[in-house]
Amino acid sequence: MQVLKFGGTSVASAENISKSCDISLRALENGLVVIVVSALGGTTDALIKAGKTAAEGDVAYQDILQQLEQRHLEAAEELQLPPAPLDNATALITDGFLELHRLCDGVAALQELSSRTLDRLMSYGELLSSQLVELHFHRLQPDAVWADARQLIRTNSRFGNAEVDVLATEKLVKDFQAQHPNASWIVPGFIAADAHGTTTTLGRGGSDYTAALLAAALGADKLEIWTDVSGMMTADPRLVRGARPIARISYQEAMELSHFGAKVLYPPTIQPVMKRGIPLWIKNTFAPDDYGTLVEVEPPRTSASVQGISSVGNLTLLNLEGSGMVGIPGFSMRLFAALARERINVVLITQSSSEHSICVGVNAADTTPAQVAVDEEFAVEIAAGRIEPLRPERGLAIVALVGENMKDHPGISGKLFGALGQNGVNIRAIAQGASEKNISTVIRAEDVRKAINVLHEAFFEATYKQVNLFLLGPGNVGGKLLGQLARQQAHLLEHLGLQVRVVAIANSRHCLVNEEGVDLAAWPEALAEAPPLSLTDLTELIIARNLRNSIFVDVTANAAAAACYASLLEKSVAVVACNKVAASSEYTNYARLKSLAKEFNASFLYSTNVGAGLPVISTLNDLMRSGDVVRRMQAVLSGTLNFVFNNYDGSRPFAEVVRQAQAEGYTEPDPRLDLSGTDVARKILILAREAGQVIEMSDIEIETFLPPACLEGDVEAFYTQLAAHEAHFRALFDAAQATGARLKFVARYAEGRAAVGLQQIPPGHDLYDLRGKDNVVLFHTDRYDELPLVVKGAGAGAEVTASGVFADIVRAARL
Ligand SMILES: NC(=O)C1=CN([C@@H]2O[C@H](COP(=O)(O)OP(=O)(O)OC[C@H]3O[C@@H](n4cnc5c(N)ncnc54)[C@H](OP(=O)(O)O)[C@@H]3O)[C@@H](O)[C@H]2O)C=CC1
Ligand SMILES: N[C@@H](CC=O)C(=O)O
Repeated sequence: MQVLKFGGTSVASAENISKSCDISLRALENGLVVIVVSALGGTTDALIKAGKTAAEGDVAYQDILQQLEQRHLEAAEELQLPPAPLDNATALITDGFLELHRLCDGVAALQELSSRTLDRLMSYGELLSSQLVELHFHRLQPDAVWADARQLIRTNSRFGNAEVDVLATEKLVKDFQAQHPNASWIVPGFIAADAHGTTTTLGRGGSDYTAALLAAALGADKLEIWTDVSGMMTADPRLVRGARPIARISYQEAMELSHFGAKVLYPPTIQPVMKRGIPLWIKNTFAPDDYGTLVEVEPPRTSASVQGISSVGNLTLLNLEGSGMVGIPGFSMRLFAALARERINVVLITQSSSEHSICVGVNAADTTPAQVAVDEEFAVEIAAGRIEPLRPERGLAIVALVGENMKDHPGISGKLFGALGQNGVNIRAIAQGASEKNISTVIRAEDVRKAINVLHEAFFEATYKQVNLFLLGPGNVGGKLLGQLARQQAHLLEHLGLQVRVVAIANSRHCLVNEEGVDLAAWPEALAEAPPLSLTDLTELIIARNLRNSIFVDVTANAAAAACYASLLEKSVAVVACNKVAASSEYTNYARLKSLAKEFNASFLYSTNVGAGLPVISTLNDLMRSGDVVRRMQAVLSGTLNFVFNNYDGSRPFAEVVRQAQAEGYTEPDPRLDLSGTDVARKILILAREAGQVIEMSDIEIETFLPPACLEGDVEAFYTQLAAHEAHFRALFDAAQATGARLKFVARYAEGRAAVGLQQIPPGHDLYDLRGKDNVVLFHTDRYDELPLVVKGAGAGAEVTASGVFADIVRAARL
């Protein structure tokens, strides 16, 4: 004998009923079948609604019932039952709905809906669906019989969620089998009856349980649960795109997963078949050839330590706390007894070894009764101040890792906490039994999607990690960065296991958002069409989307953008900036951002702030981390100024050479920052700070070579003044040339002091041979004493800067 159970979607329409019957027919090749049927999808909810509406005295229940009747009649007609069975079907549906109308009329008259009446109301869903299936299946298999579950499954009289009398049920089932030894059966799921024959129900999802009880009583060869997914999944596929079916799993694991939210199986289903060692299959009615999931005693062991991740929402934590509890036996017993008296189910328990508090998780709906019951139980202790009144914390959820292989496998919890911590998911409570089959974490409900995805990546998708970028400033550098990201996507996936998604691109006028990833081949057009979004709103959007591995990439030169970093880092959103404003702001702000990054496990990276794509900051960081001490630094840090003084020889106006530097993308968006020496001052400030110095911008001595008039007015006025002071620049050049020297704008740092200014560099000097837009930094340290450590190369330009930002993104992603 085999038991096949078809869920609500599998019988939701005539077409689906046909599919389910075809599957059952095929199963007949291996022996007789028992077909257990749920109500047509959505029917139970509609019946409950009809009952509640009637109880409120609202006649709208009549419409609800009418629509349901229509749906059942249509299904019967679409099944193309021949006239006689169609007549039977019509009669049984019409009779059924007459009875339902009478029941609801009674409820409306009394304005009261008891659990007992509700059970009776709900039972019509399965009674009607199973009889429809029977009429159809009977044509294919004339020996099949319809069996009323109320004569097979015996329960107590706890209406709404009755407890099964297993021994009585087994006897009833065997008696029925003895009466129909050669027949297949069609049985309504979910419903049963008490010893008086009154209809009871087995709880939502109870049809699975019906099937399991029948399978156990019959000693069936197997139980198949036919649903609309291809088995138990590694995670909820509505939350995790990469979720995949689990091929084979133990009863224990399946039980843990179904308890913690894997909706595909009603948790009590497993116990009866587990006791008898009956294999349980979960199969897809709409893809019957898919393997599905086989739940069995001992599935073959794989190397995977975690089988699945599940979650259950609507949780409240109740924290019973107080010094009066320490070392005194009986507090836990009283807490649980108080909850049990109110029939409140405890979903999770944790207690720290200090015994100062006990924390239990309950369904959100039980919060108030639980609070009242516990506060009453401990009223004396609360009044005496020995324990605190119960503090419920709402809006929580459980995310659990499940797998028998976790046992004795070190590192699983570490990986779990690391992955969640790096994504700013705060764990409010933890529970792990000594069986090590389940590690449960309690987190905020709004973090569930992110947490499950992060954990799924960590435990199941060794192949890649998804990274979500929010890019501000697709200008000169930002535009090149987007091009590089587009070209390198396949490389990143293949070689670094990173799936980089650009979720948002924003400039000062528009903000383009696409959680699935902006199309990087067509972003300029799409951005131009996108609505505006303020920086505050963008920050809020990033925080609200709460996507895993989020990185804010600031490619502007904007101070307001830099002001957003703190609130992002506090939410564990990494920040990658080529904007130099933050790292060169007041020391306290610089230090705060670095400490927030550490505290919230999120990178704050700005390597392009000095030397563009050159490894200047990273080299300095490595020296410092390995304990070296920086004594002096000497550097040419402005690509723009190096380019300008390398190309200016008096044959073209100075202003024209500066314009060329701007056109080639070496200058700041405002070139006056370069020419005034401010940009170089910011860079040596950042280097001094990275070298461990507490130093402010006002401490940097800036010897400007610009006549003061050049810095008055706007950028165009600046160019006009550069042209007007051509003779000044020519004189600077001539003076250097007269001694065979070259002009370099040099940054110097020694013993805590820094200065920047124009110098004549003689041939043979370390800074003399510097071409184009090159930068050079000479680090004189304890270890690099005789000769400095030198970093040299192109220090400006959109493409190289973008590649430096890219490298920071990869660093942040791989944290
Ligand atoms: N060029 C180089 O060699 C190097 C540059 N950098 C740094 O790179 C950064 C960008 O330089 P670059 O690409 O040349 O500058 P661009 O002027 O070309 O681009 C700046 C971008 O920022 C956007 N933006 C400006 N203000 C805002 C705002 N308030 N809100 C949203 N977006 C804004 C601009 O949008 P919109 O068009 O709407 O104004 C534009 O998209 C600078 O901080 C610079 O210091 C660092 C190292 C080297
Ligand atoms: N404007 C800067 C660009 C890099 O920071 C420069 O010219 O060096």
